[in-house]
Amino acid sequence: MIETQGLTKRYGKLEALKDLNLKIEQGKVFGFIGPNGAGKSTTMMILSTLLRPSSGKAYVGGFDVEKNPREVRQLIGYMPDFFGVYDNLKAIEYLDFYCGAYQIPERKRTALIADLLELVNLSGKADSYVDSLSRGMKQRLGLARCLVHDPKVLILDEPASGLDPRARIEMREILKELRAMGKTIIISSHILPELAELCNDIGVIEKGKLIAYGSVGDMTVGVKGISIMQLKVLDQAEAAEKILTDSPFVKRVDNKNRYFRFQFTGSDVDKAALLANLLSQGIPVVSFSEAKENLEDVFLAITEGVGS
Ligand SMILES: Nc1ncnc2c1ncn2[C@@H]1O[C@H](COP(=O)(O)OP(=O)(O)OP(=O)(O)O)[C@@H](O)[C@H]1O
Repeated sequence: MIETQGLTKRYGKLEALKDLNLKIEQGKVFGFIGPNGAGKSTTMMILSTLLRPSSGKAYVGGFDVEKNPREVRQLIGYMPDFFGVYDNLKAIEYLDFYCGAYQIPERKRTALIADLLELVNLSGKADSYVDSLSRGMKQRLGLARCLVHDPKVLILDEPASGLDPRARIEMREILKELRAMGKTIIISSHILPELAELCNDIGVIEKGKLIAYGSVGDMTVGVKGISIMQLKVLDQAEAAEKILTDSPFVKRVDNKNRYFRFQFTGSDVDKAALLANLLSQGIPVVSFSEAKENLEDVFLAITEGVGS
């Protein structure tokens, strides 16, 4: 449904996107992860026909974004990372404005707008002024706005940015509904663990280059032979931390109140040796086990040494 081939974008001397090759099949959710300035918005704007690539190709639904922008726009709903909401418009009027932009016949609009408001949990706010809505509500209204023409593909640039945890969960639940409706979704985020639940595949981009790409499962298994371990001790946390940081196989020790989480690069034999070392030095170990990696671990492991 979405494909890029050698996609490259230069802003003057800066290569914001370098030879990006992506393939996202119909009905799949693709998570685009990367630090600020990595090239996520640039990619999404090219796919949305708002920016021309310097070289390479991008296709949506088989249409070339440069040669057939009209067809592409019919297929996509694009939610930018920042968008304005007009003052002095009620939520319902705001959506009606976008229905007009997409030439939705007037007789269909009332039912459509009611459905969209329900989908994004804003039915009770239909007559509220847009600028009076909370940030989370505005984001959800922004999502409703890009659904007016029932696009098959959603391109969502950090739809959860700036939202509090509750608002993020609400946004995620709505995205799950859209996924269940069979939409193909490309979504960028800094909120890494939340993408794991939502996405089939993820791509990690840094400085314009795709540095990892595949299913969440594949990545967590294969990342540089790293596993994520957790250790809980009864006390002597400081001594335990020293043993961990002295080990050549241990990286990125995170210590929260006698509970450690760390990357481990050694084999099972090395793991057993580390546990034996902890015990032999009298550390009261409550538990020592492999943790289920989350996307954040994967992201940190993959981008190790790549970033600035
Ligand atoms: N119009 C522009 N002119 C010059 N440089 C630009 C322009 N737009 C983006 N850039 C640069 O291109 C690079 C990629 O930017 P982009 O916005 O695609 O990153 P991003 O991954 O979306 O970051 P963020 O998470 O901060 O939105 C950055 O170095 C950025 O400063």
